[in-house]
Amino acid sequence: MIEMIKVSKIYPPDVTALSDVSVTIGRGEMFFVIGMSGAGKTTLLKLLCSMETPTNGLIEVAGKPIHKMKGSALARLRQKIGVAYQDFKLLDDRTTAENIAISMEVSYKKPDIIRKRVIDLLEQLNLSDKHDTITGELSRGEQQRVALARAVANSPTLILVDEPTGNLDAITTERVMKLLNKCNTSGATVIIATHDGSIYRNTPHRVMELSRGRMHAMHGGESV
Ligand SMILES: Nc1ncnc2c1ncn2[C@@H]1O[C@H](COP(=O)(O)OP(=O)(O)OP(=O)(O)O)[C@@H](O)[C@H]1O
Repeated sequence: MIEMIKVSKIYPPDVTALSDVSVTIGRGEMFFVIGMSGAGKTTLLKLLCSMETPTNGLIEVAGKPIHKMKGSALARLRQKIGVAYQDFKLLDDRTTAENIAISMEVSYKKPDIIRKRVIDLLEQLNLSDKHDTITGELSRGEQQRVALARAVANSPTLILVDEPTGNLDAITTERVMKLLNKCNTSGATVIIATHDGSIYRNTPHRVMELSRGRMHAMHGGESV
């Protein structure tokens, strides 16, 4: 699903966020990216959805060189990618349900299917009572879950999540991970950038550790 070859990212004028990172992530894999603050985790996710372009190196997503794509071809590829950003990027003046519905509306899903999917996701994330709440009025932990629901709503083949549990208690963290695991067992490739040891310790999945923009280690889960 993903091939990164010797990828570097330097933000102008001279901040090296990623340096020579090479990794292959298989279709249907769940994959963790860990590392200290500033290690380059968010940058890596942004490169994978073409929010940023690499300074050097090659990036393929679903067999396509996403870093070279533009226009409608890029838009089509991005429809297959669901992203939950660290800063959420919600439409603060719209309701929870409206925010979650967006990706499905863009791909012309039927209103009835959208309504049911929104209700189902809100139930899974313990947000049913926030269906009609303006997202600007939600707590950060609630906004974080709305951002996640929006990312997975349209059943994308690639899901990128940045710090999905940063503002959550242990029980809510479990709910979030249950949803992401469900997406993964349904076939989605899921990449999670996180500081939260509770979600990757003892995982059977691969864990890539970044340190100052470089790949520091690749763990097999059990050894973390
Ligand atoms: N738009 C930008 N312009 C300049 N420097 C940036 C920009 N975005 C990130 N950086 C720098 O790149 C480096 C990597 O940042 P990045 O956000 O990828 O790290 P991170 O591992 O996600 O950190 P955190 O865990 O704190 O979110 C940092 O030194 C950061 O200051």
